[in-house]
Amino acid sequence: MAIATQIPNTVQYPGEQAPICALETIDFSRLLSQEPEELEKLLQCCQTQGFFYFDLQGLDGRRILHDEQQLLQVMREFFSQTAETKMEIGLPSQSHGFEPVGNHAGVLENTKDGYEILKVSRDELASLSPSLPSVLKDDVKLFEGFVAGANIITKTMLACLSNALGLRGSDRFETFHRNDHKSNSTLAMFRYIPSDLTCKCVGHQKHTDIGSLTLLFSEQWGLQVMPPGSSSWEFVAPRPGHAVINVGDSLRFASGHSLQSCIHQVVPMDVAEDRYSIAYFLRPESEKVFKDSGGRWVTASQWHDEKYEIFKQPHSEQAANSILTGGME
Ligand SMILES: O=C(O)CCC(=O)C(=O)O
Ligand SMILES: [Fe+2]
Repeated sequence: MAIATQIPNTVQYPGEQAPICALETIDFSRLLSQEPEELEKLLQCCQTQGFFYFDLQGLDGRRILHDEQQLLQVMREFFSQTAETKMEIGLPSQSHGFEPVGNHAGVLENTKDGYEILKVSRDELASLSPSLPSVLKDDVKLFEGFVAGANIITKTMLACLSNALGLRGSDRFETFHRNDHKSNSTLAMFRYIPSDLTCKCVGHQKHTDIGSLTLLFSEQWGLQVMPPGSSSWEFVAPRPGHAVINVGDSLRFASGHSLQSCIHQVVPMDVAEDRYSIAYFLRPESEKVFKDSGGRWVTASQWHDEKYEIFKQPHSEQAANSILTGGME
């Protein structure tokens, strides 16, 4: 596959030249008109690497890039509050609320994660009186715009994948992502604290994503992928005007394991800087049933809840089953 010419092959990472991943680029405008060549390219990406750049520079994509900038400002303000104020929000569910640093395993053995996270559930936002922390009430239109935009993008992608695979009727991926059915879809806003690899709380542990598709924005380095079949890490270079999209476990399972859910993690790149990222996690209807990496029939919500339990375990416990990396290792 061709790599975008402006991205180099390696990047300076403390003490070494680390490889940069050659990811394909998919164009949102072309997907919107179901252009056959773009659909084929999308399918190829999802069946091989499970990760790709998503070009949002056309007119239809630029609005979410604009919202991303506004969201980053809101995030900076939000995360700069005292720990006590942020903790008051609580975590009513795994898809809604605030989580401090250190709730999950970290990127290295015997470490905890190095990020704090604010999540806004799509179902909560869709309800007529969303329960949002007061500091966010003023920005409800921004959250609505972003989540609606991310939903339109990821649902378009589902329709494109269904078309590319020739799926019909109830086999189509959209049929188990209906908007009026309960799901764990959520907007997740991350702040990684400044750290290096000697810190107790650092980065984001290796994993595959729980849900169907992840739409990820970050202007900063740190994200690494381990392409299927490989055993080494490659950096994903941030690219202006682009998001990164990846397939999650649920869509992989629902596709009969033909789509790939690539393993990834986040490492500290600039030890003096905090890092912001924004992810929209499109997840299936909670009652959707599929066969997981261990061959069990599970519901989407069961897989979601079990995976969150695994994220919290120490690395030694995580190794005992295939849940953390969805059977991709
Ligand atoms: O922060 C990032 O860039 C990636 C986060 C991530 O992989 C996740 O939350 O699933
Ligand atoms: Fe992830």
